[in-house]
Amino acid sequence: MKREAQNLLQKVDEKSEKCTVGCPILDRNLNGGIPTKSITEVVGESGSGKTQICLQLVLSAQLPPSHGGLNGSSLYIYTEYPFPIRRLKQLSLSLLSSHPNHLLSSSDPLSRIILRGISSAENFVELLPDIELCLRYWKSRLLPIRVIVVDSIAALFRSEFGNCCFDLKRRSSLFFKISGGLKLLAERFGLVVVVTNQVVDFIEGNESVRIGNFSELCSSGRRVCPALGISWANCVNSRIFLSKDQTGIKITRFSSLLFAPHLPLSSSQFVITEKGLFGVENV
Ligand SMILES: Nc1ncnc2c1ncn2[C@@H]1O[C@H](COP(=O)(O)OP(=O)(O)OP(=O)(O)O)[C@@H](O)[C@H]1O
Repeated sequence: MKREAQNLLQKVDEKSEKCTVGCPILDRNLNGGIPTKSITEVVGESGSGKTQICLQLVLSAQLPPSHGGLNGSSLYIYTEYPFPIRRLKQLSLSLLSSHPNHLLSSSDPLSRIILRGISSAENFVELLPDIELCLRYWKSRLLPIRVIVVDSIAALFRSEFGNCCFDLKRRSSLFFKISGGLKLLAERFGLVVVVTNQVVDFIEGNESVRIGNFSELCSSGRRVCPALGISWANCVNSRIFLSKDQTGIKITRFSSLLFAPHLPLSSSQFVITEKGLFGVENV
């Protein structure tokens, strides 16, 4: 019975459209890439590579489906300033050189990425109707928007919410408005939606925050857990954890799929270079 259910999920997954993250090894952990019509969270400590993976995704989305892309433009919502525009330009040059014949010729990949900064969770909720209009009417060189990135969701909830009952309720209500709005758009427009999240130190005895198959999460020698707690965890469909460990100047990085409705847990080592973020085989 369990096997039949698993087979069914696998069949549903095989049919769903995916977008490459620009690396075959990381795509393999995701069974082909990040799925459309759902919310995928990328969580990790500062400097773990969350923004790099998002930048690479919005560039790879412009590739044709034959090369793992969605032939799509993207909307990149950033909440921490300044936006890393120089790094995006550097990665776009790398994409142009690795796929000279697979992108729309004579046009800049950056022209197919809409950047929008926001400063509060309320601001984001107010923006949702405008995002829907943008998805309906914005076309750049005939590429519709197929990816929305929110980098980072945690930054919107960092300071102004306390631990009193009123604030916790307001926070959960905003989580559901944001994730509900994004899920609706993801379904309606066949979008990949990726949100980034930060980690906080794990507090002993706080076992209820554990979600997913890993018994514990570690990064830079610390035991950590995703920020925003269990109510936010229930708002996302899949969660990818990025971790790092530094010995001298050597940084070892891992990407782990913590949970997804259709996939088993998996892990890969990766590196970040000038050219982008790439998985490393058999280390
Ligand atoms: N051109 C480059 N060459 C090599 N490594 C780079 C380059 N640009 C960025 N990196 C690496 O990527 C890391 C930053 O990754 P990223 O900005 O994705 O972190 P993040 O997880 O989004 O952090 P934060 O939560 O602080 O935003 C840097 O610490 C650096 O190690």
